[in-house]
Amino acid sequence: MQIRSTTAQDLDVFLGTVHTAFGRFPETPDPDGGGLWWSALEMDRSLLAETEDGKAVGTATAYSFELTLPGDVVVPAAGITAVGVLPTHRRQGVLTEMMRYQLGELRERGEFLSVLLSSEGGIYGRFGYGPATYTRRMTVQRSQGAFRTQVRTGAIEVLPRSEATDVMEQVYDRYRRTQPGALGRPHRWWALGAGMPPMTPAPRYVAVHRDGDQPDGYATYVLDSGTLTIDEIITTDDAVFAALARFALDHDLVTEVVFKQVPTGHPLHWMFADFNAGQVSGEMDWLWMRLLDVPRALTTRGWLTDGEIVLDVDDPFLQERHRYLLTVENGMAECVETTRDPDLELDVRDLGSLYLGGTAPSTLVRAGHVTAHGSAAKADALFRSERPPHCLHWF
Ligand SMILES: CC(=O)SCCNC(=O)CCNC(=O)[C@H](O)C(C)(C)COP(=O)(O)OP(=O)(O)OC[C@H]1O[C@@H](n2cnc3c(N)ncnc32)[C@H](O)[C@@H]1OP(=O)(O)O
Repeated sequence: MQIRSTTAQDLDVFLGTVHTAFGRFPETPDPDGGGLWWSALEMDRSLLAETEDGKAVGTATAYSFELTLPGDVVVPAAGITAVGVLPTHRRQGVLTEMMRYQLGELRERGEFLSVLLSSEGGIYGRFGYGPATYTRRMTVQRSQGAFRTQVRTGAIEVLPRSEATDVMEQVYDRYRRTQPGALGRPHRWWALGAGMPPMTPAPRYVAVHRDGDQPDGYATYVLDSGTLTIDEIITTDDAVFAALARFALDHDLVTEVVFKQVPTGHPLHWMFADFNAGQVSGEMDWLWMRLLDVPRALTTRGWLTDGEIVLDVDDPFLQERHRYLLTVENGMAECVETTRDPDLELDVRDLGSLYLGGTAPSTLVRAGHVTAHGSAAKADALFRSERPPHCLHWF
């Protein structure tokens, strides 16, 4: 078996192989915004695994994304997807070889972070990826949806999805630059209707909130049999979030509102007069992180608290182990190799989970994955981000 990079000429073989591996997904982007990942494929960043006689049996690709780190730092990140192996060739190490090839290639390109959405939670930890952003659903019965929060509403206009793309792109771009864990949605993805919810073809509406002429938030939603389901509310302003949530909850002919993607710790829960009005379900991982260059990753993100910590980082898949002294002063970090005793010993997959600040080191210590020498409280304070990381991009 051999792994090789592809060119534009391999597109048909690539798509044929990936369709057979997944056994689902429609062929074309949905004009209502459903969107498909391969409508935006970068064929020079894709891989094929082939048998000795040249039959393609595996695929993987990477998108060139921008990712926001704590401290409003926007960096390039490789978005890994379309990872598939034909059902006839599974559990023979094809994925393992593709992952080895891909991580090597990303490093050769000078990339230091890669991210993915995992189809199943058991696949990617062994390759050094850890879940780093999380999301959950919140369901509110309209009869219980009174707010304690005072709502200051600007003007809200409802547009069909097809007429709202420019406004959404503008609002989303402002939002994602200050939201740790958010990915940029490149312009051509908007043009293709790719990368954002929904995955179903039901008609979508967009409620656009404006302060004067300036759009400062939107909610995309679908109404079906008394349930108003919100795919995403995008804004940088919590007051605008409250206004758009209120707009949904004040809808006639609606008995319940489902907020499909609410980050952990989001103030929505606290906006209701009755804390139990927001019923939470479906808590799950979203973005998985892989650090390809630990010192560069650690010195690039922003830090809220000064301090120093020694991390002993094991990378079993790439057979590397390094001990780093991380020193943070005025929000900037330095990271150098050290022989000092470690404060934390951890696998690179767990460092991926801590990296955006969505999981406290002490949680992984308590789960038995990370070893702390002394209290993990210092590490908790250090890794914290200004708000929980969240990602809404689908790829
Ligand atoms: C980012 C994304 O694109 S997510 C999409 C992933 N793709 C899919 O879900 C499509 C359907 N599934 C597939 O195509 C394949 O089953 C893949 C890609 C998940 C795995 O490919 P394979 O070539 O079978 O994996 P490979 O043989 O290298 O397995 C490596 C190890 O991972 C384990 N593994 C593989 N798939 C899974 C899984 N779904 N769940 C748990 N463990 C798994 C194997 O058991 C093996 O473990 P071992 O090293 O202890 O023996």
